[in-house]
Amino acid sequence: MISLRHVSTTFPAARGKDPIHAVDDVSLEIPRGSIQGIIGFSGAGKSTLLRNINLLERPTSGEVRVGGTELTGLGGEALRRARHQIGMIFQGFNLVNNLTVAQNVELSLKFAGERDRRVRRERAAEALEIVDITEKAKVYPAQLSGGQKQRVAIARALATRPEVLLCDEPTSALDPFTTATVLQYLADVNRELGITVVIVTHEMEVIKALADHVAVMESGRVVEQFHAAELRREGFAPRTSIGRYLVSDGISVDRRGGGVRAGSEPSAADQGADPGADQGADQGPGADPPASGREPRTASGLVAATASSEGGPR
Ligand SMILES: Nc1ncnc2c1ncn2[C@@H]1O[C@H](COP(=O)(O)OP(=O)(O)OP(=O)(O)O)[C@@H](O)[C@H]1O
Repeated sequence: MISLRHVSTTFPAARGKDPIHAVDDVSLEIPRGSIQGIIGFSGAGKSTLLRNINLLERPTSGEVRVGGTELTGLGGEALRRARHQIGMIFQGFNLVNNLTVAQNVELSLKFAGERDRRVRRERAAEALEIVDITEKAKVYPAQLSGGQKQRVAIARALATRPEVLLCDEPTSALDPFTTATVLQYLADVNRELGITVVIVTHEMEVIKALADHVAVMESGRVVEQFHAAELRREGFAPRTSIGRYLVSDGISVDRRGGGVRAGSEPSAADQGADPGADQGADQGPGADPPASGREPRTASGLVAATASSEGGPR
């Protein structure tokens, strides 16, 4: 459905510096209707790769196909039209503050070339209903919580009835409870509308909760790929430190002074380093569940555990 072939994006050199190979010869196939997670350290090229998919950042070389259309072969009006099949949401929500919620959603339809105001209103109302935020249609973004803003952003992205939803750190600005709610909506949108979701995040829990497939990026390259189901298979041993973190039990700090352990956030020195013997997947998916009374760590656990102030997913 989404096919990236030998995609590279190089940013020109600043004075006296080398060019930045933000994305370096990435080939990736993302099946229709799946949820693809892209994870990696800061600066690995995740956002650039995501923006390569809708050509918000046109690759320097390589081919991007979405639903059979080669976007990299298009320009002007043809590219604008093809982009309507791709919605996008961002960490900062990117809502227009002096427009109401409904007007924000209608605006995306206007940009998509929908001239009939009545149709814009109907489609906006439909999109707001999908994320259960119809009652906020007439309020301004400043009157919304972060989670509500992101739900409006999802509605705005869905209004043009896209086949693909690109998510750039969609929950990084949200607390864990609100994160769980937003992830549940993304899961619903994927399952009920069949929308292919590509999500860039540095939040491991988001990947674990939502993704079908995982791609790990380092220095502009996809260095490891696996099915998310592998994360639950005993003995699964990813090669990268991020992969190993995913199968670990999360952050683990030795307060007795024993140093960094497998589940801990890798230090900068770990980035791209070969697996060390002390960083094996020794805390696999069979690790002990949280003791009773502790907060659940997965998004779905959080959904179950909390009656969110956001009103919660359907
Ligand atoms: N418009 C740009 N001009 C120049 N360099 C850029 C531009 N956009 C990104 N870069 C550089 O490209 C590299 C990859 O950036 P990118 O934002 O894709 O990484 P990332 O993995 O998403 O990082 P983060 O998790 O911090 O957002 C970085 O070195 C960044 O500084």
